[in-house]
Amino acid sequence: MSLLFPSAVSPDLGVNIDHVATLRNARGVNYPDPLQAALAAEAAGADVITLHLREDRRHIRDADVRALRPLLQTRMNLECALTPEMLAIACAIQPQDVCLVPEKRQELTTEGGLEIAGQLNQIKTACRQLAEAGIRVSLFIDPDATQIHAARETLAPVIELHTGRYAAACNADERALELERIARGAELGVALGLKVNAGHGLHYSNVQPIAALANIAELNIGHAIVSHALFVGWENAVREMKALMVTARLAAQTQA
Ligand SMILES: CC(=O)[C@@H](O)[C@H](O)COP(=O)(O)O
Ligand SMILES: NCC(=O)COP(=O)(O)O
Repeated sequence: MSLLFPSAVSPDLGVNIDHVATLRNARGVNYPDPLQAALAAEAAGADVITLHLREDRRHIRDADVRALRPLLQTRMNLECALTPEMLAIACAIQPQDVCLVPEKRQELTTEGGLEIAGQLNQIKTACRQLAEAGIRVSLFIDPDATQIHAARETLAPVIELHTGRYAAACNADERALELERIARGAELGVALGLKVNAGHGLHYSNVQPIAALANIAELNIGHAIVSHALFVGWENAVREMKALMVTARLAAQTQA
C-alpha cells in the first residue's frame, strides 16, 4: 500500500465490490459473496475496498458492511448518502474512510457530485460527527473549482473527483477537455492541502490518463473490474487494472 501522496509509484486502487452484490441479489441467493471478492481483491493487490451502502440497499447490505469490517487487511472506504441513518451506521461500523455521495432514488448510478455550497452547514456537521468517530471523510464532487473550495471549508481531508463525464465522453476532444478539468481539479485540491481521489466509470481502456496524474492518490473502480472478471477471473481483473495504473504513473514520471 502506498503511504505517501502525491507522486507515489501508483495511485492506490480501491476495488468497489458493489456489483458483486448486484449479481447476488439478482437471484436472491448468497453467491457470489462480496466478502470473498473483497478478500481476494486484497490478495490480488487492491489497496482499499470500496462499497456503497445505498439507501435502497440495491446491492450492498448492512450485514455485508458489518461482516467485512473486521476481515479487511487494507482499508474500508464506505460510500454513503448524507442522511442521519447512514451517518449512524458509519459511526457504528467505523470504516477507515467514509465517502459522502449524493443519491437519487431513480438513478441508475451516481449521476453527479455533491452540491456542497448549498448544504455547507449540514456537511460540516456530518464531517465533524464522522471525524469524532475516528473516520476520515471524503466528499464525492465534480471536478469543479467552486465545489473544491467549498469542500475545503468543510474541513474534510479528502475529495473524490467524479470521473463519470470523462468516462462517458463521446469523442477524443470531449475526453481531453474532461481530463483537463480533472487534472486542474486535482492540482487545486492538492494546493488546498486535500488528498485527491477519483473514480466512477473508469475502465481498462480509459484509466491510464487519470492514473498518470501525479496529484491523484487513489482510484475507486468497480463495475469494469466485475465485468472483466467474467472473462479473465476476479484476481486477474484486479491485477490487470493495478498494472495499468502502475504503468501509466511510471511512464508519466519518466517523462517528467
Ligand atoms: C459513488 C460511486 O461512484 C459508486 O458508489 C457507484 O455509484 C457504485 O455503483 P452504483 O452507482 O451502480 O450503485
Ligand atoms: N467512487 C467510484 C466507485 O467506487 C466506482 O464506481 P464504478 O467503477 O463502479 O463506476
